[in-house]
Amino acid sequence: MKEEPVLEVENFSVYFHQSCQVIKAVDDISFQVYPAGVTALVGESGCGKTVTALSVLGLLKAQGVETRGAIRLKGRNLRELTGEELRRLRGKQMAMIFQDPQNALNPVLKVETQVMEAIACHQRISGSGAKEMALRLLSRVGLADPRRVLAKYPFQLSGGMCQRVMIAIAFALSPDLLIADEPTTALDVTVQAQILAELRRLKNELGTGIMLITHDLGVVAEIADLVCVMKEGKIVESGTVFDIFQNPRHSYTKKLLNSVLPV
Ligand SMILES: Nc1ncnc2c1ncn2[C@@H]1O[C@H](COP(=O)(O)OP(=O)(O)OP(=O)(O)O)[C@@H](O)[C@H]1O
Repeated sequence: MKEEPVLEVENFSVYFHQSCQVIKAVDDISFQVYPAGVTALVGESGCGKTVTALSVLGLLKAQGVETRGAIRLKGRNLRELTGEELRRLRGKQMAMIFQDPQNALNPVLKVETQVMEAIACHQRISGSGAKEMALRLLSRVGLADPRRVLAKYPFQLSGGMCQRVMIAIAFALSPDLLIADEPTTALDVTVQAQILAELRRLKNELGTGIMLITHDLGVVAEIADLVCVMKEGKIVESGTVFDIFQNPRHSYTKKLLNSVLPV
């Protein structure tokens, strides 16, 4: 029997109505993310990856925006929920990590305040209990001296350490879905590999499904199971990572692959 998807996006579109034109940012896309699986949305800048991610999170706010189709998280259509219901789901059932971890954290608050706030938002837990949990979360993402990290401001940490803190916050409540938007793009290559290994370990441990947004097919090969290739708002090709790399059918996919694979 086939496993139920954590996330199911079905015939989903986002159109921006402007005074003299309609921008079809996302145009009738469908894909699934499975528990402990990674589905990658790949494509060049402007193809609609971020608009899709923001729509899943219920954070797409713009004038003149029209959306169609369904986004289901564990069977619940997110498009039918109120803003308050969506807010409760974010952090608890779905979380996000971003490209630029140093800027995604609040620069004027110590790591301790930020991790504890994330815990307190969704869990009834006392001060000392929350601190214990914060220390556990930071060690779980491979930060060797969590007490020292908690006492720092983001600018006192490297990009890789900040991304580990973001991952600790994102996985704090074992979400069903993690949206990772270019999670390693801002990091150097050795740190990239460590962060991907950490994501792989955590999603396997906790059963979290990951929707990965990237333009980097190297990252896709490293961690994804399913791949959707996007161009101008549409999914032009999708399949397992093996199919897409071994037997690309669409000319755009071949072009993307040619740009990263040695000839
Ligand atoms: N608020 C908005 N109003 C009008 N058009 C928008 C808005 N937000 C995004 N777009 C357009 O939607 C399209 C998709 O943008 P999106 O940011 O999702 O691309 P992307 O694939 O994430 O690119 P990148 O990799 O550069 O982030 C682009 O043409 C963009 O200009």
